[in-house]
Amino acid sequence: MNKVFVIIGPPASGKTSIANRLASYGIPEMVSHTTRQPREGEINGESYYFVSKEEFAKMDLIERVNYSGQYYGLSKQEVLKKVKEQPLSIVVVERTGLEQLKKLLGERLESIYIMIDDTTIIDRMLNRGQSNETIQRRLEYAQKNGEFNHWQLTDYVVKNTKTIDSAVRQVMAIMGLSVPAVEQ
Ligand SMILES: Nc1ncnc2c1ncn2[C@@H]1O[C@H](COP(=O)(O)OP(=O)(O)OP(=O)(O)O)[C@@H](O)[C@H]1O
Ligand SMILES: Nc1nc2c(ncn2[C@@H]2O[C@H](COP(=O)(O)O)[C@@H](O)[C@H]2O)c(=O)[nH]1
Repeated sequence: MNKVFVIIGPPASGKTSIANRLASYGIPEMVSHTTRQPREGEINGESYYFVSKEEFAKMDLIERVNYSGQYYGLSKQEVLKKVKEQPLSIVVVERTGLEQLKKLLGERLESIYIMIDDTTIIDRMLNRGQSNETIQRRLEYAQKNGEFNHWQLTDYVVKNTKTIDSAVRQVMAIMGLSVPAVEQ
């Protein structure tokens, strides 16, 4: 049975970094649509499909969410194609996305929460070049929406408080994949 792993967690917990590293090991990620502006280094069609609010409203999506003022959603085509063609794929979403995908995919779906502490989140958002105002808005949204408790909803929890290598190794072990040797 082809499997899908959902990666979920608070802002700047490392979901994208982990997904990118997995992609470099050949594990494909479902690409979703968003109305937010690309961050530095993000590529249309790889990180997201970046679309206008008008385009987003017309899309055939299996789930859609307004997250902190921007829209996000996965197309039916993207989900069905990955599930059909890929023995293992990953997808990064927030809570409602996890719930919708669970309904749609049932036993095919497993979920991993990326855990991080408040101080490290702030450091990483600052390193990502985000303004104090954006950081405050994102943290308030995460707090209000219970994102620091969503580990209760997932099958597994991985702490990303050490190196990204360490987090990726834990995720790969959960997926039952052989973990690449650490480079000396
Ligand atoms: N283990 C780590 N050690 C040091 N820096 C890290 C680690 N994991 C991620 N980062 C850095 O932290 C920042 C946030 O990571 P990332 O963008 O992957 O988080 P995210 O969970 O996808 O965030 P968001 O949901 O807000 O988009 C990035 O600058 C990334 O390079
Ligand atoms: N339900 C969905 N959530 C999504 C989707 N794509 C991303 N996300 C989540 O949104 C927030 C914000 O993401 P960011 O890249 O702007 O920081 C984060 O929690 C993502 O996991 C989606 O298609 N559906």
